[in-house]
Amino acid sequence: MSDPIIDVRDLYKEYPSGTKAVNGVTFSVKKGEFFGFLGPNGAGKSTTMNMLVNLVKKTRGTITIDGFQIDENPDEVYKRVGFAMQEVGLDETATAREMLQLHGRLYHMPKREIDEQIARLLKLVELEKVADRYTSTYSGGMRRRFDLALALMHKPSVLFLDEPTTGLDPHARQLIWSHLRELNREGMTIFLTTHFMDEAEALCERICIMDAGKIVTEGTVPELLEKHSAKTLEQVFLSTTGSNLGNEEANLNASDPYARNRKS
Ligand SMILES: Nc1ncnc2c1ncn2[C@@H]1O[C@H](COP(=O)(O)OP(=O)(O)OP(=O)(O)O)[C@@H](O)[C@H]1O
Repeated sequence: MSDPIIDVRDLYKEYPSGTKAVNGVTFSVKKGEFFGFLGPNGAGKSTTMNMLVNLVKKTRGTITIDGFQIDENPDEVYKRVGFAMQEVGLDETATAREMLQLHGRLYHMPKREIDEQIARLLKLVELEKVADRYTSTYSGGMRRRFDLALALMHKPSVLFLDEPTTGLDPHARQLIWSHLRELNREGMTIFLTTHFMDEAEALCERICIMDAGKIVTEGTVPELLEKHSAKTLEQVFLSTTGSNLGNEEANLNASDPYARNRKS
């Protein structure tokens, strides 16, 4: 593959609970590509993504972002990646502008650049009028747009998004889609997980499907339809995944020592 910006080789994650969430995953993403990462609940998508941005420590394998290995040059990787993940808590007692300023300072951006970038991002995600309100007062759609602005603050070259439109109404979803298309047109590599097949089809140039910690298929939508003799992406998804159904609860119990007691 020419110019991979994300290169993942033989990646594994076993949580201390014993759950083997990722079991030998290898893939690459090209510079400027809009890449979709699909899979059923518990497939290991978030775990993989969290390892790619160093929020979760890998058990083994190699992760290279823009030529830098995550173990050897974590700071170079941090500079290049922006992410909006599930369950990343917002500070409820700060305004959007304050949080963007803090993020810029953490990345050692000069004050002038911080101010310019904040103005640009607030316009992009259409939050200019509410920038000085506490983010705790935001609706779900405003919050997702703010998450996106925060992820973009330090001008990353790769953007990781974990289910960015879950829980949004169709207007808010369209708004996020158009922002993402715009960013991708400007050259940003986007790595996205979603449970919406229409979203994957509408946005992603290439799609990788994961099931039970492994990659089960990958390709462009037309390639996937042909490879799996399917008419829709949903058919491809249903025919390639589901091997782990029923194991989710067992894994949850393994990772939550109280679950067993609650049940008994
Ligand atoms: N912190 C953790 N400790 C222990 N097990 C975990 C932890 N996080 C996730 N798991 C388990 O790892 C497996 C993969 O979970 P992960 O969240 O990566 O899947 P996913 O594909 O992102 O699912 P979803 O689509 O529901 O978000 C699941 O069995 C899950 O219960």
